[in-house]
Amino acid sequence: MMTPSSLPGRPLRLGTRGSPLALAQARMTADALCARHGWHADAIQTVIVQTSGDRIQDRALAEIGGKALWTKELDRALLAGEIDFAVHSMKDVETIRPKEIRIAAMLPRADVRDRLVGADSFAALPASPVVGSSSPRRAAQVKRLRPDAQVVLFRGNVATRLAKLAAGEVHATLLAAAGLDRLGQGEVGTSIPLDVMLPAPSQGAVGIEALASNAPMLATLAAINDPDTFDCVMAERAVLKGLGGTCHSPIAALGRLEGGTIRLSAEILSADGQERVSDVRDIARRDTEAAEAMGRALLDSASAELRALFEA
Ligand SMILES: NCc1[nH]cc(CCC(=O)O)c1CC(=O)O
Repeated sequence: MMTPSSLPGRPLRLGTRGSPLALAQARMTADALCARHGWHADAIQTVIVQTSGDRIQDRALAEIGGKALWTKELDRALLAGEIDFAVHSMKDVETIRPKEIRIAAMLPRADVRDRLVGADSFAALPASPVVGSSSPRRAAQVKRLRPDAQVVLFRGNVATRLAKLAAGEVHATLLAAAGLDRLGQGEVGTSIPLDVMLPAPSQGAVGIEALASNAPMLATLAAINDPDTFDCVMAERAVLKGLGGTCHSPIAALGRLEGGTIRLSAEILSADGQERVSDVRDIARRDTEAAEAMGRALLDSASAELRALFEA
């Protein structure tokens, strides 16, 4: 086994959730590190950590609130020195992180779109369609596109949701294209154009965190960072921070590199989708101040009713 002399002379412990998607992302991360550093596969050991989000299956996550449901236990394991780094779907990582923890790297982003599963388009759904989703963003966007739709709570991992759809519990559901692709389910559903449905901030991005105090680990991880993904995702997260939102708020944001700058699109919606405030701004890479200001400006243009959704 070959690791830099500044790293421990034992396998590095990669912390991950145990869902099939989390494990696929952990594998991608381990493969990227081994390829980049010329390590044998046994240089990295996978440590599965169950999170509150994995345990609680019967309630809308929005109802439980923004309590770092997908990261808290992995954060604890990092802080306790039980793992050397953690792999997350960036979408599930809160904007405000413990000061001891750093986002060290992001893998190249996958397809950022949402996929509609069960129909080829929103127009193709029957009258008064029942759509399964537990995401406030997707629920509001669906109702904006199809005011006759009823959105019902839909949780569980990708396989569970697809099984519920197949059993006829709903007419359609929405899933991140990235998750489906990484699970080898690239043929499932139809990707929704970005001008029809803007994705969640950080959708499709895998991030790797380590302790701020562990410089050798941070450098080892930074070697596989994709800077384009990193800068766009950090800009989207800054919008979210500016809004005071969490992954439980009806917020969509996407940064795309246009030449040297980030074209940042963002929107917030009322729960019924009737009110929508959106903006597009070109901001410089790493100018998180400008991205946060964009989030604040969205709130300033919203009705008092919509603003209240972000003041919880
Ligand atoms: N909390 C659910 C979650 N977190 C990350 C993904 C998919 C992968 C991604 O968006 O990067 C999903 C499932 C989904 O939205 O379909």
